[in-house]
Amino acid sequence: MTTAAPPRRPSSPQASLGTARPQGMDIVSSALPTTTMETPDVPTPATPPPGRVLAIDDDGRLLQNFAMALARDGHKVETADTLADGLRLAATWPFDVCLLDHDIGSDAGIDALPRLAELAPRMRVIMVTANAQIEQAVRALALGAADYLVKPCSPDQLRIAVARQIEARRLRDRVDTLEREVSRGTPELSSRNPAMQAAIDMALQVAATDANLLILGESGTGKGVVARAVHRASPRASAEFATVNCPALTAELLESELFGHAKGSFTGAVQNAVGRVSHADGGTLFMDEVGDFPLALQPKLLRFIQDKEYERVGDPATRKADVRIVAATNRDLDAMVVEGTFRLDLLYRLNVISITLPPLRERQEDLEDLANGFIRRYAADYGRPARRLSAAALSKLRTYAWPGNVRELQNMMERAVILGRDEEIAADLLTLDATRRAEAMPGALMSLEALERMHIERVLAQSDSLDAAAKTLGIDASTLYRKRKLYGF
Ligand SMILES: Nc1ncnc2c1ncn2[C@@H]1O[C@H](COP(=O)(O)OP(=O)(O)OP(=O)(O)O)[C@@H](O)[C@H]1O
Repeated sequence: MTTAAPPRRPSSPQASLGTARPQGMDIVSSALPTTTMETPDVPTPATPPPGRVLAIDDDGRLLQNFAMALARDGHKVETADTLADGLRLAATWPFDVCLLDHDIGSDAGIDALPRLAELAPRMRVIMVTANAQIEQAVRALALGAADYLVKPCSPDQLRIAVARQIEARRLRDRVDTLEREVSRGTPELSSRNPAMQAAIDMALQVAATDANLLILGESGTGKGVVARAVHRASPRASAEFATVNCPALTAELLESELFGHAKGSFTGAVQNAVGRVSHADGGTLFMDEVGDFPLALQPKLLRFIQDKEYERVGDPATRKADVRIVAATNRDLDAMVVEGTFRLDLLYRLNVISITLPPLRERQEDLEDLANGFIRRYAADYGRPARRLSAAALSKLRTYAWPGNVRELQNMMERAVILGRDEEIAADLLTLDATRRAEAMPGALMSLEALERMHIERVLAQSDSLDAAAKTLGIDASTLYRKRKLYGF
């Protein structure tokens, strides 16, 4: 809990913020502990990270003073002089901290704590009061307030209290992100394939910078996984990773999804909405399938990338957001530029650095690790006995061209784990689309083993007997028998 020091006659708003301390205040305030109760181990950062602050108070002058003091640390402050306005703002903007007055006109700020927690569960509320009572402080903390500030307080006290809560919020977000990643089993990003490993290395090297990154590759090769890894490895990791799925939306909805909209700006816009760029402020915006980004909207995206400025749909106010863009596509953007469906200047901005992820059929070295990783994950999820692929199952996977890449392998392993009854996944649990055999793919690269398997299968299919097949293959029947067992047919 942070309490204001007894005032030494405030001479200006900078010396002390808020109304004069009521009589008897010193006794109450000295009875209050002077450390933050809820987050005693949150340090006050030397340079407070800038955040978004909502101040709700019916005293307009005090709100101005709060905004001025907090602007010095780069915070973005929105103010509301009624509780209703404050609740509306809390519902539309992602605030880090709320300074909530105890008495806002005829409304009691403390009674709004549950509603604020509902509207903005991650926002940290500092109760501000001119009338500190220990019981009130305890009640506010019990209702979810993170701290308690007594007015008048000095600008420094306010700034420290806010900085501590922003730091606490960042730490909470970071813990949540890590927990989500652990529970989802975030993929280990490494590869036995030199081209894939080179792409990963370059992506992680770029992560430390703010350079925009373009990830190219077929669908399902892991572009989203790499984009997340770049965010996690970047100095922006504690802020949000927001995704915009470009093909999923019409141009109008995409603009609103990206930049937000004002209430009433189009049919269905029943309230203000913040866009992904605002959510990703300080973090990373992942633009999936950017090749499908509508031409008409491209100038707005270009301006945002260049100037970091944007407007919400139906609201002329210019806003800023500090966002690092990672874009991905499986389309040929150069060809689209020639066709006139993608702007060259936008392409230049997006692919400051670009990497290409090879398709799974060209990184057969990773099949076994990836498949066994999925088997372990799904076996744990579903409580099944499967632990690994059998040798025959692995050989079978190697004959396949994987048009759906890692996503297809993942789905196939999920099914096999659910159906499997043993620790090893048998080859017959894997149903491959015969037309998608690697041999059917012109120019497909594959291992010698996969080639051998396919060749033996083909010869067997065209022979009347095992002996005849062995003869055609130039091996004896017992060798053919062993190979059939190995390959699972
Ligand atoms: N290296 C990896 N380890 C584990 N899982 C992976 C890996 N790469 C991709 N995956 C999984 O494969 C699936 C597809 O990955 P992702 O969505 O990143 O591919 P994409 O290239 O972005 O696909 P699309 O272009 O269709 O959006 C996801 O479920 C992802 O978790």
